[in-house]
Amino acid sequence: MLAGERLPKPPIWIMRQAGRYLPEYRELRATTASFMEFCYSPVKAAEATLQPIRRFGFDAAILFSDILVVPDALGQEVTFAEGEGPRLHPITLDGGLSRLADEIDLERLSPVFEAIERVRAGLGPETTFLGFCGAPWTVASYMIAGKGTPELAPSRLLAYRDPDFLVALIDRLVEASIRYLVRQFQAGVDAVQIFESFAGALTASGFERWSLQPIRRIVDGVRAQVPHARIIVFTRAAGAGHRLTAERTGADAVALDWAVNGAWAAENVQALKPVQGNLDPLTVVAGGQALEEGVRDVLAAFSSGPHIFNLGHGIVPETPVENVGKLVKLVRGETA
Ligand SMILES: Cc1c2[nH]c(c1CCC(=O)O)Cc1[nH]c(c(CCC(=O)O)c1C)Cc1[nH]c(c(CCC(=O)O)c1C)Cc1[nH]c(c(C)c1CCC(=O)O)C2
Repeated sequence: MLAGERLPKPPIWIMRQAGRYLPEYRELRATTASFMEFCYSPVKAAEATLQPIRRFGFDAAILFSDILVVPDALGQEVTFAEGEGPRLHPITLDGGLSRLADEIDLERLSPVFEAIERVRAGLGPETTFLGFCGAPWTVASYMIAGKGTPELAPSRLLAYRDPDFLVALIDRLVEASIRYLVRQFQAGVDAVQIFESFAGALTASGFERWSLQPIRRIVDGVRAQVPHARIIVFTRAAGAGHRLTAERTGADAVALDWAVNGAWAAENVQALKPVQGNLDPLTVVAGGQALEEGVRDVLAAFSSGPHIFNLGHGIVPETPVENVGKLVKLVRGETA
């Protein structure tokens, strides 16, 4: 599929498919107090990766981990406050970049690679195995603000006030991401997705400089070592920028958020690269007619070219599990 052919039924997987909407995940998660510790537990991370495959038979498994293991392995410790999301000591304080290691500590991430090996061993050949990392702008935004912020004011301001600092931080993240993704391929993933969750916060020129160019460098850097590496790029909320993602990043496929107009995307993105997406995750919470219509519209919009079915962003924890089963059946044309 990532080679660009159209399949009779689109393959389907779901962003955040391993997560809190699944009772078996919540049960497993409850055995470890800290989220980062859970990410660094190979047996548990591998099990969380496989749970949604067993239950729904998705066409792809995505490694259970988090984009913030990269700052953690660069020496900026990451913790998760219960119900509040990630917390980091902002990188702009106390010594700035000198607090970061020059190179990512892949040794610290060895539990992640062990989880990959375990998943690989437990996954049938019919299921594609995806690794991932965050794109530099998104990861840098957490490193700068120290937490999630509504409009990314801290990193956007830094880009204006001290662009040299941001250049240096993004350079560090480009190199770290290349090494991290190459190691994921060596451990056994078939393809990777780069998550630029905060593409939508950038101006047009900011998008070029802080998102498209660093992603391009990662794609080229990974392919220099893994020539056939398949890479999906998700520049969330990029609007018309999705076309640039297809043109400029070197991605094999472009993931679309739910706000993208399907007809526009078919003509401007899918004509260039296979697309992935873009059902509104809340249709799966609502179920019923909203889900049926949503699936029908997404299938119709992308019926004339290569398409991987997915949501337009991660599945939300409140999603009824049975609606996910219905979604899979609807996409596969089985009676729900
Ligand atoms: C921005 C971002 C993060 N992490 C990620 C992104 C990019 C994708 C996106 O935009 O959603 C990526 C991610 N995070 C997680 C995965 C696992 C694989 C999958 O199933 O997709 C992936 C691919 C697990 C997770 N990562 C997190 C959870 C929930 C915590 C838990 O289960 O205890 C999971 C399952 C925690 C996390 N991790 C992050 C935040 C902001 C949070 C807190 C949000 C919340 O609590 O709902 C950072």
